[in-house]
Parts: sequence; C-alpha cells; structure tokens
Amino acid sequence: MNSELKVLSPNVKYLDDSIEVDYSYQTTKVQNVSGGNYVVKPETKTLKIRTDIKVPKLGLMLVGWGGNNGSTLTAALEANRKSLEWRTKTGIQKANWYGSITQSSTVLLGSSDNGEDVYIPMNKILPMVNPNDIVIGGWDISSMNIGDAMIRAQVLDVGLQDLVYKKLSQLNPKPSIYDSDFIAANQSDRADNLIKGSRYEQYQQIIKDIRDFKTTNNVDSVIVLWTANTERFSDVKTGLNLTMNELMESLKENKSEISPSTIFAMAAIAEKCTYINGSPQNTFVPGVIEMAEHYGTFIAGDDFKSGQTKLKSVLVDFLVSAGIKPVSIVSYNHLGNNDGKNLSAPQQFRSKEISKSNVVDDMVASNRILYEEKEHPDHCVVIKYVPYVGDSKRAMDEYTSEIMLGGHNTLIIHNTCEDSLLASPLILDLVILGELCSRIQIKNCNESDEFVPFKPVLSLLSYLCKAPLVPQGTPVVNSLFRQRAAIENILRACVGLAPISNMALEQRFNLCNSETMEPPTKRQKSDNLNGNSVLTNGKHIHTNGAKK
Ligand SMILES: NC(=O)c1ccc[n+]([C@@H]2O[C@H](COP(=O)([O-])OP(=O)(O)OC[C@H]3O[C@@H](n4cnc5c(N)ncnc54)[C@H](O)[C@@H]3O)[C@@H](O)[C@H]2O)c1
Ligand SMILES: O=P([O-])([O-])O[C@@H]1[C@@H](O)[C@H](O)[C@@H](O)[C@H](O)[C@@H]1O
Repeated sequence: MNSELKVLSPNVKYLDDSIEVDYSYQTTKVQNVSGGNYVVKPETKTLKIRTDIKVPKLGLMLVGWGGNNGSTLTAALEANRKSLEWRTKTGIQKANWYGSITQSSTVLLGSSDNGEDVYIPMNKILPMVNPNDIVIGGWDISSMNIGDAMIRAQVLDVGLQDLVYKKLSQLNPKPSIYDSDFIAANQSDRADNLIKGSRYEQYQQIIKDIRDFKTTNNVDSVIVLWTANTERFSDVKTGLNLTMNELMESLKENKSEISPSTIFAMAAIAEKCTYINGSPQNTFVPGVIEMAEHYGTFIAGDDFKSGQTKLKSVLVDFLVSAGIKPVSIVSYNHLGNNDGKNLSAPQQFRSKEISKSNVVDDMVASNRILYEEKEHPDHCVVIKYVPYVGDSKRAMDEYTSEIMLGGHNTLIIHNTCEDSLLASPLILDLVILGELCSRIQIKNCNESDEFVPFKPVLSLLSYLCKAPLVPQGTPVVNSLFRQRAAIENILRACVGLAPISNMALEQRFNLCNSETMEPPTKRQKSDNLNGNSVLTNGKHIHTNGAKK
C-alpha cells in the first residue's frame, strides 16, 4: 500500500486488502412549500465505505494515440518514469506532472496542534495507480509511430523529444475505425491505418485488440480513452440507438449513423473496460448508457476541460456567487493544431461549441436573484484555425457583468493555452481517478447488506470535463470548485475523515474552557517545557489545563 496516511479512529479499519470505514453521511432535504418558504430536513445515513487497496497493473488504450494529446502524454509518461532532465534556453528542465491534480495538487488534511493547516498530496490519501506503472497503447487512423507523431505535434521541447524519441518510435498505433462522415474531410490524408469490414466486424476487432493488449502486457485492467478527433453529433432516434438492443441491432445491420466513437465505447463496455470520452461528441447515446448500466462498466466524459473553459467555470462561479451578473460572455480562440484543423469544419465545430457553451448553465440557474427563469447571459463561442500558432491555443475572453446601480464590470482575458500540455495531465487524472473509483464501494446500512459500486456514469470525473455526463435525474455541476470538493471529500470519506467545511469553528470561537486554556493560534508560539507543550500568550498554561 503506497498511501502514507494513517487515520486513528474507531471508525476506520485497515485490513489486509481494504480500508473499511463506518461513515455518517449527512445531507439536507429541501421541501419548497410555497411562495419561497422552504422546509429543510437534515438527513443522516449510516454507511460503510470499503476501498480495495490492491492497486492493479493498469493498461491505458488511447483512441487517437498518435495525436497531439496522445503523443504528448506518452512522452510525459516516459519522461517522468525516467526522471528525465533536458536543457532549455532558460536552463535545465526536469520532468513533472504539473496540471495533474492527483500528481501535483494537495488536499487540506486538518490542522496541527499549533493551529496550522496541514496539506497532503492528493495521491497520498488513498492507494492510487502510479503513472510510472501504466502500460500505454491504442489506435490511430494514422499509421505514424508515436515518436514521429510527437515530432509532428510540435508540442514538446526538442531536448525532451530527443531523449524519448527512440522509445516512442517503437510504439505503433493499431489500425482504427475511420468514417469520413463523422470527422472533417481535411483529416482524410491521415487515414492510412484502418480496420476494414462492417461496423460489427470493426466492433469485434476492437474487442480482440483489447483482449490482445491485456494478454500481451499482462495487465489486470484496461481503460479505453477517446482522444481522437471531435466527431459530429450522431442522430438519436427510435430504432437506431435509444436502447442497448436497438444499438446492437443497428451495429449488426451496419447502419451508417453508428459513429466510430460509439463503436469503441460499445467494445470497451462489453469488455468491462472503463470508457472515457475526451471529446465533445455525443458518443454516449442512450443505448450506450443502457449498455454501460447493463454491464456495470464505468463511462465518463465529455470533452476535457483544459484551459479556456476551465477558467470560465471558475470566473462565472465567482461572479454569480458574488452577486455580480454576467450578461455577456464572448469566448474567442484560435489554434493551429490538427484539432483546430478538424474543428474548422462546421459540424465538428458545432460539437465543440455546444460543450463550450453549456458550462455556465448550472451557475446561472443557481441564482434567481440575478436571473429570471429563462434568462441567460449572451454567450458566444468562436474558434478559428490559425496554423501558425500550432498547439499554443490563444483564448481571448470578454466577460461583461452588471454591478450595483446600473454599473458594469468588464473582464478581458488573454489566455495562451498550450492545449496538449494542459490536456495530457487531465487524461492521466481521468485514468487514475477512474481506476480508483473501481475499487470503492459503499453500503447503506439502513437499507441493505450489499456493498454497491459507483453508478456506471462516473460523474465524479466532471472536474476534468467541459460537458459532464451525469447519472439520469442528477444535476450537472460545472462549478470547478464544487467539482473538486466532491473529489476531495469522497477521498476523505474513504479514510473516515469528515468533509472539508472551512468552518474552522475552533479558530473562530473559544471552544475550550476559557478559564484553563487558550485555543492555539498560528501567531502564538508553542515550546516544550518538561515534555508538556506550553502555549505562551502572556501567561503560561500547561496543556493539561493546570495554570502555572
Ligand atoms: N486541450 C486540448 O488539447 C483538448 C481539450 C479538450 C478536448 N480536446 C479534444 O481531444 C481530442 C484530441 O485533441 P488533439 O489535440 O490530440 O487532436 P489531434 O488531432 O492532434 O489528435 C487526434 C488524433 O486522432 C486520430 N483519429 C481521428 N479519428 C480517429 C479514429 N476514428 N480512430 C483513431 N484515431 C483517430 C487522428 O489521426 C489524430 O492523430 C480532440 O477531439 C479535441 O477536441 C482537446
Ligand atoms: O481550453 P478549453 O476551452 O477547455 O478547450 C479547448 C478549446 O478552447 C479549443 O477551442 C479546442 O480546440 C480544444 O479542443 C479544447 O476543447
């Protein structure tokens, strides 16, 4: 077990294969009685949470492996695995995972005896897959090896490229499913690495590829993740894909409206491999969701939330929760990578426009003081293909908001997003957190004797997605900090710790008996006398409460 955290609590048991927690889960039920009068009922559920601490040997199969994101992630895995360093014009650069919350962010654990906040790396709370142990592979419609694909991508420092090229050039993507009706025509010149045959035969080939990858690499489990081009939306209609059976029949009848990404999702689900969609298209048609529920396989997506949209889900949250009313949001960006080339086609752009535009909906709907029922800010998304800038996407945003008494506030932001260097760590987090979720189960002791897994639609990964896929009947949350808090607090619950509330009552009230003890604060110095910690605050007080 690589976790370095030990929680001392009667509610937490560290067993050979698992951590078991007795957890009191508190929620609040609201009954909107009438006229804005609410009756609120706190609820407590007695749960048992079990986390399997055996970390599997994990395989990651990327669809679109030879793309900018896929080749960059592969290089990053190699660079970090070997702790590579390379010379740049500003000095020596060391490999790192900046931008990954599991590898480079921390979680507030609690406060020390002298009142200081203590933080712990997120990947130390529970045993998680070590990126160095991930075996990567995948498919691409382009036959180019990953080393040459990395060069083609023009993302990484040449110093790093030179260090990893030999290894990456030996990696070759498997042939993939190409359907020119779903991605831009300008992608056809890459399509030289294709699976022939009917859609059903392609589906069977993908299943075989997954099985072969598992066996060849001796991995315990595989996650399949789409980082291939953005597809146009598929039609969703009766007789085509509304149910699992309709979808499977449509596949067997070789219906042209079944997209490559949906075929990949079906194959992964059938092989019980978590499937994650990093692009905005509607891969998860209702039949795919039913299939995931039938097989109990995790699915997650859509569309990595990497830069411009990630900032939007912070800014709009801040503005609206500050009582400031965004009334116009214009998000313009241009990029010159192959993604931008594909998005220069109208149908592919439309997929991206939808995912980039819906990200403010939940925050706007949260404040009926600012917005009437059907009222929304003007929201315009523009993406232009400008080859010269390559993967270094430029995002320019203007947020205009109404402030008090008819005033206006305008935020203008220029945000240079190195798209693949921002997206690759998100792919790592999607994979590591997605795998961790497969080892967590919960039992509602009041209702059942059974431990149950997460629902197949893994909404916990929403922090990493622009257009979160959520279980039917549950709300879409785009607010970045709410999404992150969900991850943090579920990780804490798995080791028996209460959610972070930031109430810090012990710092705001004298919760100790004021006669005998001052609450510790950061400013006060603590030093040890005769083994007792003594707080100095103008008077000497023993921690055992005896006054000197
Ligand atoms: N910051 C980001 O980079 C970011 C953020 C959010 C979403 N995305 C999405 O991630 C995806 C990948 O981005 P990218 O910059 O790596 O794009 P890219 O064009 O460099 O890579 C896509 C790869 O997919 C391959 N491909 C296309 N159709 C395929 C198929 N059916 N099967 C297998 N391979 C196929 C292409 O040959 C290409 O190598 C895009 O859909 C993009 O919209 C990227
Ligand atoms: O930065 P972000 O908005 O999260 O996401 C990016 C978009 O801004 C960009 O237009 C698109 O090309 C990328 O695929 C990605 O979707």
